[in-house]
Amino acid sequence: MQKHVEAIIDWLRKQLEESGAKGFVVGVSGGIDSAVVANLIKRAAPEHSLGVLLPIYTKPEHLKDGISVIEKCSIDSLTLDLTETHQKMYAHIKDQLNAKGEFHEASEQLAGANLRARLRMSALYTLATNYNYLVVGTDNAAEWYTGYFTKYGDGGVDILPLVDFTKTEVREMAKYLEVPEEVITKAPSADLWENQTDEDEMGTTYAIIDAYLNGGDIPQKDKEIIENLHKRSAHKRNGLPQFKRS
Ligand SMILES: Nc1ncnc2c1ncn2[C@@H]1O[C@H](COP(=O)(O)OP(=O)(O)OC[C@H]2O[C@@H]([n+]3cccc(C(=O)O)c3)[C@H](O)[C@@H]2O)[C@@H](O)[C@H]1O
Ligand SMILES: Nc1ncnc2c1ncn2[C@@H]1O[C@H](COP(=O)(O)OP(=O)(O)OP(=O)(O)O)[C@@H](O)[C@H]1O
Ligand SMILES: [Mg+2]
Repeated sequence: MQKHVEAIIDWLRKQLEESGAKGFVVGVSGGIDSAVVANLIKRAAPEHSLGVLLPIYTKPEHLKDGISVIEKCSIDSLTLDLTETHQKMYAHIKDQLNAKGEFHEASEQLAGANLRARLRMSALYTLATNYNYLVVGTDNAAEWYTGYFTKYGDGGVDILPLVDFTKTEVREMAKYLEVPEEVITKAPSADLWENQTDEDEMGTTYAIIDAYLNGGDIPQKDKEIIENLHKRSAHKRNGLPQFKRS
C-alpha cells in the first residue's frame, strides 16, 4: 500500500503543477472513500487542503465519523449545513410542478437524493473558486464501472485519485492511512435517504464487483446486474454528445 499511496501523492502534486491550482477540497461524509481522499490530499498539500462537512438531513453518527476523520488527519475543515437550502429548493420545484399538475411522486426519492449531491458539488466549487483549489472526487473503480454516482453531483469533480482502486483496495489503503476504525467497518452508504446502503440499492456487493473487475468468476445473476448498471451509466463516463454540422 505504501507504494500506491506515494504514487497517488506524487500524482496529486503533479495535478497542482499542471493546473496552477494551489490545493485541494473534498467533501467529507464520514464514509471510507472520502476519508482516504482527505488523508491523501492532506499529505500531498499539507497547507492547502480542505475537508468539508456538508450535512443534508445527515444522521449525527455520520457527522461524528466525518469529524473524527478530519481530526485524525488534521486537515483544515469547514461545515456547511445545506439541509434548509435543500428543503427550500426542492419544495419550491415541487410546488411549481404541483401547480401544473405535473409532479411525479415516484421520482421524489431519487430527485431529492440527486439534488443533495448536486448542492454539495455547488458548495465545493464555490470553495474551490475562493481558494483556487481543485475539487477532488472519491469514486473508486467499482463505483465508476457501475456508474454509482450522481452525474454532476458527487461525479462533478476535477480529479479522481481512487478510480483505479477497487473498494477492497480502498479499504486496505484506509487501514494503512490509519483512518478511524469505525469508518472502515461501517456499511458503505450514499446516505441520500433513510437507511440507504449501496449494496442494497445496487443489488450486488462490492466484494462481487471487485472480483468481477479483477477478472474473477462471479454468479451469472450478479454479472447481469453489474453489466446492466455499466451499460445504463455509459453516458456518465463518456464525453457529451455534441451535434456537429455536416
Ligand atoms: N443516454 C443518456 N445520455 C445522456 N444523458 C443521459 C442518458 N440517460 C440519462 N441521462 C441523464 O442522466 C440522468 C441520470 O443520471 P443521474 O442524475 O446521475 O441519476 P441516476 O443514475 O438515476 O441516480 C444516481 C445513482 O447514484 C447513486 N449515488 C448518488 C450519489 C452518491 C452515491 C454514493 O455512493 O455516495 C451514489 C444514487 O443512489 C443513485 O442510485 C438523467 O436524469 C438524464 O438527465
Ligand atoms: N454529508 C456529506 N458531507 C460532505 N460530503 C459528502 C457528504 N455525503 C457525501 N459526500 C461526498 O460524496 C461522496 C460520495 O459518497 P460515497 O458514499 O460514495 O463515499 P463515502 O461516503 O466517502 O464512502 P462510502 O461509499 O463507504 O459510504 C463522498 O465521498 C463525499 O465526498
Ligand atoms: Mg457514503
